[in-house]
Amino acid sequence: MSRPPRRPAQRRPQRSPRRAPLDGARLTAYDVLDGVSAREAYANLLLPQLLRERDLDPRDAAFATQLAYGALRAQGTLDAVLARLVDRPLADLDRRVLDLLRLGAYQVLDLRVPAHAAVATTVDLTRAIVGTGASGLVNAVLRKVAAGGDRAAWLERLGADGDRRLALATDHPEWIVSAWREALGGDSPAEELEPALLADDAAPEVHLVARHVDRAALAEESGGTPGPWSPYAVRLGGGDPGRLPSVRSGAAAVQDEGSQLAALLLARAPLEGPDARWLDVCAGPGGKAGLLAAVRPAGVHLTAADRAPHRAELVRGALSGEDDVEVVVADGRRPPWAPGSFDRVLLDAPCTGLGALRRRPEVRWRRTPEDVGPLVDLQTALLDSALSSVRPGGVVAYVTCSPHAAETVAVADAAAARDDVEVLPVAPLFAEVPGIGRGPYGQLWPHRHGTDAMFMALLRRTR
Ligand SMILES: C[S@@+](CC[C@H](N)C(=O)[O-])C[C@H]1O[C@@H](n2cnc3c(N)ncnc32)[C@H](O)[C@@H]1O
Repeated sequence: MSRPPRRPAQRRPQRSPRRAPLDGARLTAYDVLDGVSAREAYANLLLPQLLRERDLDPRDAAFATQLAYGALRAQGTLDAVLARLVDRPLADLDRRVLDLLRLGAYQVLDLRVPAHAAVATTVDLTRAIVGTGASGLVNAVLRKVAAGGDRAAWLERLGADGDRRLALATDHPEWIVSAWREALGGDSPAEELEPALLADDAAPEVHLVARHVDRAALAEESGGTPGPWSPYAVRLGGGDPGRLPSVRSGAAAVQDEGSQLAALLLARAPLEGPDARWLDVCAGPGGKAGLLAAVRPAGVHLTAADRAPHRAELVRGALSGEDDVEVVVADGRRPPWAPGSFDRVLLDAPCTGLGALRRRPEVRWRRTPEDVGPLVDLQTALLDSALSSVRPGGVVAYVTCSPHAAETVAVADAAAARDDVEVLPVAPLFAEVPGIGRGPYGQLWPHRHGTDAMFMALLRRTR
């Protein structure tokens, strides 16, 4: 008798043959949590790779995504609950057990998964991944989580108030809550902070940019709707943008509408005199450079630079097919070009990314307040150099995907204190975008604009 065909080798651990196979969605979500905690993987790269390899059906893929991203975002709240129920510091637990507890607790606290299913499936995973010994602990702790009710009930029990309550309710570390409060500023009602943080915790819509295709045609092709702010934006309700012919050909691309406005700020800035040489000094991977290339007037030469060779390579891809562009590997603080070489310069500076946390669920727990200082030093040096790279009368757009005051207003204010620099107000260039002004600068917000929290400043070199 011939043996039954072997199943293809799989990475997934095997349970006892008498048991039902492990739940593919939950195992995939666990593997994402494990990659993030064990290898500092990026969830937004690891999850799609696992979904491709494992060929989950669309429902399971959607559930795996919800579980992995949700549990990563909610880590602070989940750990606060678990810390009440485990008899030792969470840091002393086997890392895999802690990830499994987070996965189970997330289903109980935030999803409508019946408690018995959340507990039983997590115990099964624990037995397969860690061993029977650990499954007893996981069973006992998750039962207590379930007995305590949902997130709202647990927030009551944890008794937190002020920023701690907001942090637990919106899945942010407290230092980020403070940074957002400061950025929302005095002219915003205090009630705006919680909606802002909740919007930063929601999965973002996919936005497309119509670079070399008519926007209405792109909306029809994609089934999306025109974005409210950028004349090039289409907002998608769902579907895989990578399958769209316009995206495959490079005529359109995925790009947050806020990033589109940041590129348009440079293109719209009022300028007297020659206007033929544009520079994107931190261009990788090329999203804004791609839009600048598409919207520049005829005769404008675009230089796109990045310090990292592999990022510059991505820019080359984004600009393939464009005439009159040049991609260089260069450190913007010590550039190879002569001072005063450009008429317009975009500096989309490296930053904490606190305005784009929606896209990278684990990043909020990786970043620390200590990251800010070195980034501010880098941003300051890059902006100083960008201002030297424009001719007298030329303009620099300083942009970050963060609203943190230190890397936005403070960096722009310090540059504006130079006696050869003046600030150009941003809001008049975006009259159609309400609530964009942050003093003379611009600030987009997820809860106001449905975009990442991009900061924009426009500076002119006067002499
Ligand atoms: C926020 S990203 C730019 C995103 C890009 N503008 C876009 O829209 O796709 C910042 C980039 O700055 C680059 N970078 C960091 N330090 C740099 C430096 N000293 N000089 C030039 N580029 C730098 C990073 O490699 C990264 O690609």
